[in-house]
Amino acid sequence: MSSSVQFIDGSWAAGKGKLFKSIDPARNEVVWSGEAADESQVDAAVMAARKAFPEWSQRSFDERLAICKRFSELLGENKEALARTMAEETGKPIWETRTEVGAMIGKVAISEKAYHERTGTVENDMPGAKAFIRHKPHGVVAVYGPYNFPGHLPNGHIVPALIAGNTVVFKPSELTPKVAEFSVKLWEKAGIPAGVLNLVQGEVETGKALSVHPQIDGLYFTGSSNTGHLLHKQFGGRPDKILALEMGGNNPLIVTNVSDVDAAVHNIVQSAYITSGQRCTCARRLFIEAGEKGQAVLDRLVEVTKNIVVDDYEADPQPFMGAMISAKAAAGMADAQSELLRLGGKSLVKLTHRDPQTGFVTPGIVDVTGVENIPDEEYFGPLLKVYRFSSLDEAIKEANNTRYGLSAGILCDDEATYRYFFKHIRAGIVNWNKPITGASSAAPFGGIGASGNHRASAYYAADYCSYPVASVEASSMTMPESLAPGLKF
Ligand SMILES: NC(=O)C1=CN([C@@H]2O[C@H](COP(=O)(O)OP(=O)(O)OC[C@H]3O[C@@H](n4cnc5c(N)ncnc54)[C@H](O)[C@@H]3O)[C@@H](O)[C@H]2O)C=CC1
Ligand SMILES: O=C(O)CCC(=O)N[C@@H](CCC(=O)O)C(=O)O
Repeated sequence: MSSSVQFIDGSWAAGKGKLFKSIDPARNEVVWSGEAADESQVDAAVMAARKAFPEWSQRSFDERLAICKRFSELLGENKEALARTMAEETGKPIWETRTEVGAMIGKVAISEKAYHERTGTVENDMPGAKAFIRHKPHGVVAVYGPYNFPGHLPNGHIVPALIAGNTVVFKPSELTPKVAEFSVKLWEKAGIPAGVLNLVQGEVETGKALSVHPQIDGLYFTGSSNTGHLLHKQFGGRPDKILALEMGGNNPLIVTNVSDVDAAVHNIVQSAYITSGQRCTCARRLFIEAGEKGQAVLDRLVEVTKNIVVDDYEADPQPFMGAMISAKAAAGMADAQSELLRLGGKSLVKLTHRDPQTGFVTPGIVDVTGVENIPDEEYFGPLLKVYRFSSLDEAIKEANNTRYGLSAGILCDDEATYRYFFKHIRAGIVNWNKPITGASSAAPFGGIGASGNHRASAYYAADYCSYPVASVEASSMTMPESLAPGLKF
């Protein structure tokens, strides 16, 4: 029997498209299956959102916020069950998925603050009138989520969009439909009115049907750079629609002149291997100074990396890394490593795909110093490339030698070195002596180059969820003291 996995106009319905499944990548078990939304259902979802928009956008801010707050409370009440669902669908350890639910809970209060600060009402006096800046929602927006944070990242678009008065059609990653269904059921419980939030599940065909729908006013996307670029082309010549793209990175981390080697190595590990390297902010390129000091950091990194525990999401004690999202993604990382070695890289720690049926890989390090033609690609997993450098300028030049520009960092004792780095590095997130992952929801989150389209998310998501309206208002009209030339009254 088909299960009801699409949420359209306040009702659950079975998909009319092709069957797809979600597989637990740690245990190779099917954890969810359902039929995709076909074109007619995507259309029904968009039209339901269109129909719901006038009433939802006319509600007071407080009424909309109350539903979001109730959703946040329900997340708290269902924290363990949701964290477990995230773990089984993504392979991430439970300790980590608990933090993801925590970030979802925190999103509502942050979005409330951001709404007022970024898009609140401003009133200025002017002679005989008042000038106002206010904001209005765009209308119907499509939200696309990635698999690595199946709850938190779509939530980072959905909550600010709803708070601002938009209605939403949510297309989650086809690799994490169960988390999406769980989250939307909590919204339903929180009292979201019919049509205000719709869920269309499915693979690429469903995504395409939604992105080309003429009745969407905007699209908020978090996912791969390839898909983001396709969408950008598709939206070319459509200035009437708002497109926010959060994409990947090939992020650099520089290490120079550090006295606390263990602290530096800890920062590197947190930057490169958290979430099994499946964060868009993960360090992909590590620049370490040539010579003894750099060698000490590298030796310790190799030692610590070899001891990183990779295990099942429920293992006790908990591992640092769980399985990657799929056996296919894990095999892709092993292929990426082979390619780097073929080009001339030297393996310092071998990334190993332990079992072709699961997503478990151990973290790897390849020294690519002096190797030509390293692809400027985001390898979305726990594989770190090392470059040895002899001057900071050389390291910064190579760090900037990427089409991406999401996150970047430097580990160094000296503040002047950091200031110099900050001035010359090109990225949307630039950190000093801290991991380059774990970006705050209370700050803008986005990159330049191929990492985004200048529509930062997180705290600045409010900006793309509404448009500004400038008004000059006077309660009565008077004739001016002097008339413009050529006017006779
Ligand atoms: N900058 C950021 O904020 C973040 C970026 N990412 C990036 O996301 C990627 C991993 O996520 P994935 O799920 O693999 O991304 P993806 O691009 O494969 O998929 C994202 C969504 O787009 C849909 N989609 C795919 N092709 C489409 C098309 N032609 N038309 C319309 N929709 C389409 C998918 O079904 C899915 O819902 C990584 O590259 C990572 O760097 C992940 C998290 C955060
Ligand atoms: O969106 C937010 O609220 C903050 C940004 C965030 O959570 N970033 C995470 C996830 C990055 C990714 O999506 O892969 C991070 O920087 O670790």
